[in-house]
Amino acid sequence: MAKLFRTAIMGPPGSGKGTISKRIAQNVGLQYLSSGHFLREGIAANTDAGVLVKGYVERSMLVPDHLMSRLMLPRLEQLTGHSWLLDGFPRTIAQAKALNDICQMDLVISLNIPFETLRERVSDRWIHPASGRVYNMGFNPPQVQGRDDVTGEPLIQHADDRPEALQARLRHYKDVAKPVMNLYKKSVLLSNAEAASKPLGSLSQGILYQFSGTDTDRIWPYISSLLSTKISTQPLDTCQPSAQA
Ligand SMILES: Nc1nc2c(ncn2[C@@H]2O[C@H](COP(=O)(O)OP(=O)(O)OP(=O)(O)O)[C@@H](O)[C@H]2O)c(=O)[nH]1
Ligand SMILES: Nc1ncnc2c1ncn2[C@@H]1O[C@H](COP(=O)(O)OP(=O)(O)O)[C@@H](O)[C@H]1O
Repeated sequence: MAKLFRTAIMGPPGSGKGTISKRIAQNVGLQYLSSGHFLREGIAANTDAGVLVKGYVERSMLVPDHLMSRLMLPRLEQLTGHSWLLDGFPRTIAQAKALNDICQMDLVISLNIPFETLRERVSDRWIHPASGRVYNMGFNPPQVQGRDDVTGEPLIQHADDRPEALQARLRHYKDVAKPVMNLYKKSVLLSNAEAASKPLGSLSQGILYQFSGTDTDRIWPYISSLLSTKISTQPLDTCQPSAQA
């Protein structure tokens, strides 16, 4: 069986997760799963899950952890036999633990982008709501101003992308993401006995790689080279529950 690779990308709103994920999926041939896109698809198709999450997504509130895990984990289990990349999940420590219970992650990428850059990017961000396609008037403009490249439908801007809303989202991201990053961070090696005696939340897995900068095009070559190294040395061939679960 081909070697499988399980990875996730984290970062504040506007940090370029979607943009970089698209490049990873194109270059490495992973299955890309964006939690926001997955939820919006369910809402558009009026599925049972879509009905449950609609109120949260429309108000830009986090979907409760138990519900989020109930939706995402079966989706990931359907992808047994595929390498994948998650964007937007796990977002909280409870979600990371739930994911750990079904699968050992191989790599987590975290984007660390200055606030001023985030502010500039999201104030220039335009979205095609039906597909989630994202444009930026400077970085990747649509072919026709204000129109989606594929459907020609109008693009919109999210109220959430206003500077005041962005600041609040960023604060919230930092609070929620910190424990998740600590879980995945490189850390001192623990002996098996020490690891066994610690609660899961205090264990670090040593798979977090952080990238800082203001330009996706400058960060991308480092991510691409990390992925080539990791994928060629990746020993797993099945999705196993984490040893710490
Ligand atoms: N100017 C500029 N814009 C960029 C760069 N990288 C990405 N963008 C744009 O910045 C915006 C944010 O990028 P996304 O990929 O949507 O970021 P995200 O992290 O997925 O954002 P959320 O969905 O809010 O979590 C989009 O409009 C991108 O086109 C860059 O290097 N320079
Ligand atoms: N892992 C998650 N946990 C809880 N809610 C989530 C998660 N992922 C996505 N959502 C919900 O979907 C919405 C859209 O997510 P996303 O496309 O990642 O954009 P945003 O950057 O605005 O959070 C979020 O505002 C939230 O309501």
